[in-house]
Amino acid sequence: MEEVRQSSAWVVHNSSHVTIDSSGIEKVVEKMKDSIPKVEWDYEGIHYFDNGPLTVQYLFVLDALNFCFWPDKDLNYDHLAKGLKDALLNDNSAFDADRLQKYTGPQLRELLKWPRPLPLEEERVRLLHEVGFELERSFEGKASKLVESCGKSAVKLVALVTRHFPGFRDHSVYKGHQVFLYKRAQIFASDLWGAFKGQGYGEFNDICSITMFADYIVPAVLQQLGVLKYSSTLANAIQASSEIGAGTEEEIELRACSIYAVEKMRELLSIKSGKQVLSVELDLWLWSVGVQCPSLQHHRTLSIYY
Ligand SMILES: Nc1nc2c(c(CN[C@H]3C=C[C@H](O)[C@@H]3O)cn2[C@@H]2O[C@H](COP(=O)(O)O)[C@@H](O)[C@H]2O)c(=O)[nH]1
Repeated sequence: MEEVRQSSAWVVHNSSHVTIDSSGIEKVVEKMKDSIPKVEWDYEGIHYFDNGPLTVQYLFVLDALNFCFWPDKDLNYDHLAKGLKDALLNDNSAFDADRLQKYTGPQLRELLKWPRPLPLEEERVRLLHEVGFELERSFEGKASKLVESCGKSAVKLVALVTRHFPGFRDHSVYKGHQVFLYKRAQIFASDLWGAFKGQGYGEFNDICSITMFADYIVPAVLQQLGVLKYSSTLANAIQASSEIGAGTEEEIELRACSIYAVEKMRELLSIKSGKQVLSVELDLWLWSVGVQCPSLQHHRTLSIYY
């Protein structure tokens, strides 16, 4: 994920609204270095898992829809993961490529047992259709074929997913530079790695290449830990729950600075603890801290990418 690392670093060095406090990083790392909190994947028990190709299909559909829950204050990621799991347990052909191409908004809502329209529902349906269509056209309808063709490389998987599925091309143009963030494509690789415990469909020789997943929870946790500092205008906008436009400098800086800060935390932690620490492991820990803190104020951007 060199393009994610490099383009995020460029944003950090040209940033106007968000800065990284290296003394904040040092303090967090100092506290964590002797016992890096290990968070088990699916500690909540909400994901479908059968150790086979249907799990891969489930995770791909999950990550195709894994964005923007906040506009409905009662909806969160767990509803999506659990809703899709129950749908599959009820009907194991629910995510076949031909079926994915036919869902309507009300049918998706019904599948997830959600009583009202989902945020960005039309986009969610469009993305489901895109996944079904391209899986059918290029991968015999199976996300497992997509994964098998990557030769145990997470980097190749992210490249292949972003090449074939435009909805996963999470990038932006910042001060004239193209910035790659690839949150959902990377989280798909990480979900496979976590679910299959680094074996079978989850075996990647380069899982260390994956960066953190720039969503709306982890930046807020990093700010609370004193790792990220916001300009007063940005801090006020977040505090007031004002919407921050997709593609604005503020939004890209929040996400890119988070990626860079977690890379710096990982480097320092690896040195201080004498063990290789993965960005994925740090992400899972930071995210679990965030979702357990209901008062956390996060930025609000309408986006299909996270
Ligand atoms: N950085 C990062 N962001 C993550 C996840 C996950 C789920 N990972 C699961 C996979 C295995 C584990 O067991 C985890 O349970 C979701 N998100 C993002 O959070 C937001 C949802 O927030 P709320 O509206 O409060 O539910 C939304 O942008 C969503 O895309 C993660 O791991 N890291």
